Amino acid sequence: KYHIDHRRRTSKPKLPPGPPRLPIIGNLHLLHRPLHRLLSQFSNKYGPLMFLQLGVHPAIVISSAEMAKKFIKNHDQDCCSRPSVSFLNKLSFGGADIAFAPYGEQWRELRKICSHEIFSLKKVSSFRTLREEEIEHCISSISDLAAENIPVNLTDIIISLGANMVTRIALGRSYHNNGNKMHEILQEMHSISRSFFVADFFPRFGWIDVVSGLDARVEKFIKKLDDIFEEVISEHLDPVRPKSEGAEDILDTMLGLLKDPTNNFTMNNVKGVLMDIFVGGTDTPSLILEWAMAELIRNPQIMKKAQDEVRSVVKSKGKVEETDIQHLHYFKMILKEILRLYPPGPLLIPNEALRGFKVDEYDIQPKTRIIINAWAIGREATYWERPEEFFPERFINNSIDTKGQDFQLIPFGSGRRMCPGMNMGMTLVEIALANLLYAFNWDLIQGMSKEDIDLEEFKGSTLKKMNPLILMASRYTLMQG
Ligand code: HEM
Repeated sequence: KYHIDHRRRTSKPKLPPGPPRLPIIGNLHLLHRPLHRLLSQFSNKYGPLMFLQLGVHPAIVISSAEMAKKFIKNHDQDCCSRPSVSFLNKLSFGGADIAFAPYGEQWRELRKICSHEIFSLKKVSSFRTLREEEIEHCISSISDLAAENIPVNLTDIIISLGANMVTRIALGRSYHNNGNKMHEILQEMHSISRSFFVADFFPRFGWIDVVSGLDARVEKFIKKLDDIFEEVISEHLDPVRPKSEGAEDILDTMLGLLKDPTNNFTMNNVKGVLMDIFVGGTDTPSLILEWAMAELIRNPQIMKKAQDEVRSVVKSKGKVEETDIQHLHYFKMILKEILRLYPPGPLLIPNEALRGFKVDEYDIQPKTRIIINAWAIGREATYWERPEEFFPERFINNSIDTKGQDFQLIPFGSGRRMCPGMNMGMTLVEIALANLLYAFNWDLIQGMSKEDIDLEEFKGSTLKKMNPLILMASRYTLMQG
């Protein structure tokens, strides 16, 4: 034992290559948004396993499928924790959630219960009627605009769909009835998470966050979030409240878990998981839908092929139903292609190494932050021919899937921390997109050409289109077809 300790103290770890570092700040000065693009450029120079020093924290960036596989297949257990980040600690009600909690017995138990009770296929299908209602609402708003020949702000419609849906499945009521409170909360959350917290990189200088007012802003935000959660929880606990018709909402399910003495579910878990569902589930489906419609309008022959497929399967039924989706093979390739080019979380949620280990000849030290660039991996020329091109046909006779087994396509991550909401999110995306394609013919606003539909990205941590997508819709009837 003495011998090992001695070696640890004296031998210098071999770090992966990375850009030159400055004293104290390391590489922080090099970073700017969008980070996934910047880190991808760096990794072209320094390789698919790259070292960065972020203030006091060592970090590595993984930018190839092969390297992601080495980590996740061989070392998932060594690096499946999450780093402690001051804002996220508060947002997760002290690590009582799934997404930001450190790895350990508590997290394992919570994830297991939630996978069974909240994210299961049974639960996802229990929300089918809610999805149908929300999509019908969308289709009828678009139909009204189409009838008047008014341009459709698809971005707005898609964002409301995502927000309504998540509020209804989580809380049993719709977004609009909730006075847009949750929308404001999420906007503020995104804005705070773009701030630079000195304490996270230089713990000794944490007082700067106090002086700058950032800490107070966070406290105010957390109080507001907690007040909303307290309000909806007490409404749900009210014995005279009529239960939601049909599917039991997620909050009711979690309050039920609180009563079960065989698990250690706490009220903070209820709030933490609610927060995860709002943060993880509100924007992600909308982002995918928006990019999909943007690419389809830029590629009319692909749009036509997809519409022909949907319409030939659904025929004159009037709307696409969830059971129809399994027959839409080309349509599914389109969605894979969108997830390859536009993973909503281009850098997966960072992990943290629980212990030291070796990959190739490099030492990964305990507490190293592990950043996987899913966006760069989806565009890696080794695996993807003409990677920048939107070409769904690449998935013909190709079994690559997004389920975390094929490391060249990991928009939902992989391994122990992989997204548990994949089915919940993609069921909505599929049924919404299929109905948009079935119900309308889509066109550019008069005077615009398809090149005017830009693919510019908003400089945030999620992959969001910078400019709204505004199109003309005309109602499709079978007579036309
Ligand atoms: C459909 C679009 C979605 C995408 C692309 C997506 C993507 C992701 C990604 C990349 C991660 C990190 C995985 C990793 O660290 O390896 C993640 C984690 C997570 N997602 Fe999703 N997500 C989606 C939808 C949802 C929905 C609808 C929910 C909830 C209803 C959700 C809840 C979560 C949670 C709780 C985690 C944390 C898992 C953990 O740390 O163990 N996601 N998601």
